[in-house]
Amino acid sequence: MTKPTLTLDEIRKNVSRVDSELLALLAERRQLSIEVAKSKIQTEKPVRDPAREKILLEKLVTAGKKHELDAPYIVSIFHSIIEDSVLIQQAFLQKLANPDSAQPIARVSFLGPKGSYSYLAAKHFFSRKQTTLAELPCKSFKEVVEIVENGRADYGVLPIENTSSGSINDVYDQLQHTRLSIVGEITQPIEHCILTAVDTDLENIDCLYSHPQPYQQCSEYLRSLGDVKQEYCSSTAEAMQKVAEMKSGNVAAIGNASSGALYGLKPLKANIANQQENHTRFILVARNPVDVTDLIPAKTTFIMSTAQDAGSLVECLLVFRNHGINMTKLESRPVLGNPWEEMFYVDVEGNMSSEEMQKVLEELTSLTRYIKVLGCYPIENVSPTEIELD
Ligand SMILES: O=C(O)C(=O)C[C@]1(C(=O)O)C=C[C@@H](O)C=C1
Repeated sequence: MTKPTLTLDEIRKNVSRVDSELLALLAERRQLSIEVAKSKIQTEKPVRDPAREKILLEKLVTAGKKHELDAPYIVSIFHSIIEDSVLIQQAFLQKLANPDSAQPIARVSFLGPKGSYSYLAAKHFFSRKQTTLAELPCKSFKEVVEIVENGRADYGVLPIENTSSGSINDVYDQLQHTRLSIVGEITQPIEHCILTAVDTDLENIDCLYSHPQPYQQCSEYLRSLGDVKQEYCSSTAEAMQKVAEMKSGNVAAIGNASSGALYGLKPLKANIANQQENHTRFILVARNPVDVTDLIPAKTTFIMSTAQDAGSLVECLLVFRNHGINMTKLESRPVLGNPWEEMFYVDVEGNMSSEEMQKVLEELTSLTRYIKVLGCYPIENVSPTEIELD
């Protein structure tokens, strides 16, 4: 057997040295991304340049081979690095475009308590924005909205749709009646686990605590557990808090493992969602709308109600098609107090300040009974540029 020339401690010191060199290089690359963004303001070039990304990835894969680093490894690392570069540039450009909303501290309301998925989404959203969060956990989506409306919070974070359980109706209904604008979105991976306060076995669990959404999203696994009681809580974090207080081997919470750690809970079973790819899209609301620089992709959300005549919704949707605007979401919700009347929520890829979108709004105004722009905000989803690997 070959004996290492260094002790484990010495080898680990070397590993740590290489890691800190990697960190310094990542920080240097981030700084270069900001320089790129500055140059793009001058040249008016869009942040995203897929042709450049393709060349860069192909060169890195070839160079990686010389170091015996395999292509999928290189590609996955550089997809993350490029995603970071794009999001850092977007954050930088948005700060310049909206100097009034660039505060060092942001008071953010979310469905609490601390550790909820909304809390994780808030942290994730502000992570690249050089903003410290003043956390304002709330008891309901209504309260999240209200405290932004009355000025006690600068932003509210609200889950809007999940890849397994679909739209979050309560949030859509809040949006119908608020004067707030949507100023951002973030997609958060949802990784549900069964979490307990003490070491125990799954067979001992006779009562679960969680928010209604995770029960829906994990329904198949939960059915396999048989006769286990399900208690409803206002959030996954409240469920975790309760289970932590009970310190019993017979109860468990469903929620995220890193949030569970905040409450001293340990995962007993991971990956329990019906779909492996379980993501929730969150929106950020604020009292004032934001401007989105045309160097980055933007999304606009409308609400509208149409006349109740045959084909009136189709007429509206044709407006988007005729202007080459891609619709990414269409949702309908009943109008409270007006039975059988529907309010349509439409997300499209497009910047409200563009001439095309202004024409769209004008045409829709003439076709609808009511229309309001809920917000225009940057798309933060950076789809990876794929290259052919041989
Ligand atoms: O070179 C650019 O134009 C950049 O914006 C930098 C960068 C990168 O990080 O390498 C990021 C985004 C672009 O799509 C291409 C490359």
